[in-house]
Amino acid sequence: MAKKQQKKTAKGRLDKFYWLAKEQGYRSRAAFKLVQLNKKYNFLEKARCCIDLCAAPGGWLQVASKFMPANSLIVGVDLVPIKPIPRTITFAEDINSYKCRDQLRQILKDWKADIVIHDGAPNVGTAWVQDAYAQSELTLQSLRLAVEFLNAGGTFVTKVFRSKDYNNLLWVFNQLFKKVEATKPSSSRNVSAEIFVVCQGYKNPARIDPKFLDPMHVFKELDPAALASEDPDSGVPLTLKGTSAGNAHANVFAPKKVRKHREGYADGDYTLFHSLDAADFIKGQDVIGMLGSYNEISFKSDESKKLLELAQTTDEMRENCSDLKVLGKKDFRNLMDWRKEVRLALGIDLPKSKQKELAEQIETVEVEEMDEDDQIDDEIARLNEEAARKARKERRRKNEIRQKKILKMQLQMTTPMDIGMDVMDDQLGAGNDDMFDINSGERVSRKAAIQEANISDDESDTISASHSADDDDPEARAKRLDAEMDALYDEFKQKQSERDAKFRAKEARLKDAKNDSWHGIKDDDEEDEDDEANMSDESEGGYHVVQRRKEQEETFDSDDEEDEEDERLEREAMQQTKKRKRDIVVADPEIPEAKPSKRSLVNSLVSDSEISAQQSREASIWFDNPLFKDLELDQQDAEEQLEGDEDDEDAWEEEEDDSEEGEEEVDSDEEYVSASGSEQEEDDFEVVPQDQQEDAIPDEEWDLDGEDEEAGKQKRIRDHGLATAEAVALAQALVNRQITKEDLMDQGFSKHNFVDKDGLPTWFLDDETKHYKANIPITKEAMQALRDRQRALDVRPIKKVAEAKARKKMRTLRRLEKAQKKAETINENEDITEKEKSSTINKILAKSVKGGQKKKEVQLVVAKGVNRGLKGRPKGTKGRYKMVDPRMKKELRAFKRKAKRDGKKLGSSNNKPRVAKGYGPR
Ligand SMILES: C[S@@+](CC[C@H](N)C(=O)[O-])C[C@H]1O[C@@H](n2cnc3c(N)ncnc32)[C@H](O)[C@@H]1O
Repeated sequence: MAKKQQKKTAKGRLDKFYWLAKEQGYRSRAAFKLVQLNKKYNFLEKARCCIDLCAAPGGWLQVASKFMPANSLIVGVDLVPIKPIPRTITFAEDINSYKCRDQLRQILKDWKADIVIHDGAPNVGTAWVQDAYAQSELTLQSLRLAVEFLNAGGTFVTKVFRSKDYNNLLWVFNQLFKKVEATKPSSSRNVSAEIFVVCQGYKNPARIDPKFLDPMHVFKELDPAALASEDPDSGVPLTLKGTSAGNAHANVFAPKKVRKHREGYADGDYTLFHSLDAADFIKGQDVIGMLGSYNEISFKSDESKKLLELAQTTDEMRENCSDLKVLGKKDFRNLMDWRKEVRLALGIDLPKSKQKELAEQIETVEVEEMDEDDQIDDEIARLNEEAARKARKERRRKNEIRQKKILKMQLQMTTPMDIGMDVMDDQLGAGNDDMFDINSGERVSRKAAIQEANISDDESDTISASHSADDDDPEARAKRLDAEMDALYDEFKQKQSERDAKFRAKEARLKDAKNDSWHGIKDDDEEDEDDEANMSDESEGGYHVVQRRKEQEETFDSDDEEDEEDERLEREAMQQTKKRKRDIVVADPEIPEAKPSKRSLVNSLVSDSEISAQQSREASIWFDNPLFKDLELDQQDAEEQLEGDEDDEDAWEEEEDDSEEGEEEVDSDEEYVSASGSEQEEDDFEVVPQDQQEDAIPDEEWDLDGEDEEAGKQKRIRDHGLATAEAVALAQALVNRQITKEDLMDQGFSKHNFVDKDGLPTWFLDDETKHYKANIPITKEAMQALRDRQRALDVRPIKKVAEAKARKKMRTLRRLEKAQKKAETINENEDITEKEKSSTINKILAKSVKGGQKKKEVQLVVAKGVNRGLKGRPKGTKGRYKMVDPRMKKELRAFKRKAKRDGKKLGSSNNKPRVAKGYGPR
C-alpha cells in the first residue's frame, strides 16, 4: 500500500478537500459539502436567517457567513462549544433537548429561519463507525426543530444515511416540503454512506401530526402479519389505517405492497463496519466478494494469529488488511498474492509441479492396471488428445500474436516501410502465400495478415517456448504478455528515436517536464525553441528572415527619419553580425561557441552522449570535404578569438560614446578593422556578440539549481505572462467573473491530475500523457488578445536599433549639457554686451543641435599597384573611408570639370556623388 502517499487514518482523510479547507481557512473539510450544495441550489444567497444544527467545529457556519447577505442572522448549535465565528451566534446544547429549542427561540425572537441546515453525526463507537438508526433519529429531531423555526417556503438541508430508514425519512420530508431532492456532493467521500437531502418550499401546515416526527412511528418495523391484514381498497395495513403513518404506508406500499430494499442495511445488521477473520479469508473461496464487502481483515482468532508469524505476512500486508476501503488495485492484487502464498505455505494448495507429478502418478498407475489392448487404445486417445491440445495451443498462440500485432499497428509501432520489407522477407523465405488466398476460410484482413507475417521466426520460437511453460496459468500468461508488450514498445521507441530527431527532442522535453526544475515552463521552452529556430534561420540568412528584417527596418525608417544614419550603421552592424555568425559556423562547427544559441538549447533537450555520437558522425562526414583540409582551429583558438572580438566590441562601444560633436569614429566594422595581416585574419572569425546569446536564452531559465523552485516559477510567470491561448482564456473568464477562483480550483482537482499510475504499462502511460488532458476551451477573445500581443511584439524595434537610438539621445543630451555650460559662462561674462551674449549663445545652441545631424564624411580611397586587392584599413587613413575603383576618381574629375564649365558650384548640386575632401594616399 502506498503508505507515503496517503496518511493511514480511516478513509485516507487527508484528501484534496482537507487541504483545500486548510488553505481557505475553513475549520472542517465538511465546509465544501455545503459550498457544493449551495452551488447547486443557491439557498444561502437568498436567506436572511439560518440555523445550523450540529455545527461544530463550524465549517458550515463559516460558509453560511460567507455566502449569506450582510446583517443576516446565523445561529449555530452543537454538543460541543464552537469557537466564535464573525457574524454568527453559537451555543452548546443537545439538539434533542428542550433547552436547545428554548435558546433558539430566545435568539430568534419573532424571526423565522429561511434555512435550517443539519450535518449532525451521532458520536457512537469510533469516530467513523456510525450507527444508522441513531443517525436517522438525529435527522428526524433536526426536522422537528426545522418545522418549528422555518418560514413558509423555507429550505431544510440535512444529512441522511442510506439505511433501511432512508425511504421513510424521505416520505416524511415529501409530506412537509414541496420539493425534496437527495444528492451526494463530490466532497462527500464515496466510502461514506451519507447523502444529503435538500427539502425546498416548506409547506408550513397549520398543524403537523406528531407521528410524522416520532421515530417510533416513522421508523416502525412493519409486522408481516399486520401487513397481511390490510384494507382491501387502499392496501393500507389495518393497524395503521386512519393515521398519517397509515397514509404514509399507503403511499410507500401501494400498489405492490412490496418494500424494496435498495442499498440499505441488511436486516439485523445495523453497522457499516464489517470485519473478516484472516483465516476465513485464506480458506474461503469467494475472495473477490469478501474483499468487496468487508472493511478489514482481522487477526483476532487463534488460527489467524498464527498467520501473523508467517514470513509472507509482512507489515505492509497487515497494514493493507487493516482498512480494505482505502486500498487500490495494486494493493488488492498483493493481497490475493499473499493469500495464494499462505495457502501454499499451509499446504492448502499444492505447488504446480507437485500437482503435475500427482497427476502423472495417477496416470501411470492407471496404465499399469490396463491390459495391452486397452493400453494401445488409451495411448491413441492420449495422442489424439495431445494433438488436439497442441492445435488449440497453437491457435491460441496465433491469436495472441495477431492481437499483439494489431495493437502494435494501432499504436503505430510499425511503419509502412517495415511492413513491406517484412512481408517480402517472409514470403520469400517461407513461401507464405496466404495473403493472396482469397478462398481461405479464415477471413483475415490484409493488414492483419501483414502484421502476422511481421513476426520473425526467432521471435515466434521464443514466444512459443515461453508459452509452453505457463500456458495453463492465465495470470502468468497475462504477465508475460505485458512484459512482451513493454519490450516491444521499448524497441519501437528506440527505433523511432534513432530515426527521428524531432521525436528525440520531444522525449527529452517530456523528460525535462517531469523534472522539477522544468515544472510549468513548457511555454518558455517552446518560446526558446522558436528563438532557436529564429536564430538558426538568421544565421543561415533565410528568405523569411530577410523579409522580416526588411519589414522591421521599413517600419523603423518611416517612424524616425532623423536616425537614418544611426540606423544604417545598425543595419550594417547586423549584417556584419550575421556574416560573422556564418563565418564561425563554416569555420568550425565543432567549436561549441561557434553555434551558441543552438548548442545551448540542444544541450538541454538531448543528452550529451546522444549529441556527441551523432555530431561526431555528422561532423566527420562534413569535414572529410577537402575544403577543410587546411583549417585547423581548435576550440581554444576559437575562444581566444571570441574574447578578442568581445574586447573589440567593447572598445567600439567606448569609442562610440566618447566621440563628440561630429568627431565620431567610423561605425562600420569593416571600416574600423585594422589593416594588419594578423588582425585581418582574426576578423574572419568574429562571432555573434555574447549578449545575443543571453537574449536568446535567459540564464535563470537554465540555471535553477540553487534557486527556490517556486520563486523561479513565479519569475517565469512574471516574465512571460500568459503564454498560451488556454491560459488567456482562463484569465479572461476569471476577470469577467464567468468563473470564480473556487471553480478554477475545483477544476484543478480533476481526474486528469489524480491518476493511479501503478502497474500501468509504459506505452499506455505515454499515450495518456499525450491525450489524457483536460480540454480547456479557447475563446475567440483569448486568441485575439494573444494575436494583439504578438503584433505589438512584432512592431517593437529590435534591440540594436533601440540601442542606437538611445546612444544618439545620450549624445544629444551631452552636447546640450556642454552648450548649456558654455552659455552660462558667457552669460556670467560682464565684458560683453547683452546682444553679443545672446548671439553667441544662439550660435552655440544651434551648433550643438546641428552637431547630432552632421553627416559623417567618407574618404574615398583608391588602391594602386601592389596595394590593389589588399583588404583592411589603408595606412594613414583616419575616420570613415571607402575603397573605390580608380575609375570613380576620373569620373569625379570629369564631374568637377563639367560643373566648372557650367558655372555651377560643386556643393550646390543635389546630384553630386558623395565625395571626400580628398583622396587617400593610394
Ligand atoms: C460532522 S460534525 C459537523 C460538522 C460541521 N457541519 C462543520 O462543518 O464543521 C457532526 C457534529 O454533530 C454533533 N452532534 C452529534 N449529536 C449531536 C446532538 N445530539 N446535538 C448537537 N450536536 C450533535 C457532533 O458534536 C459533531 O460536532
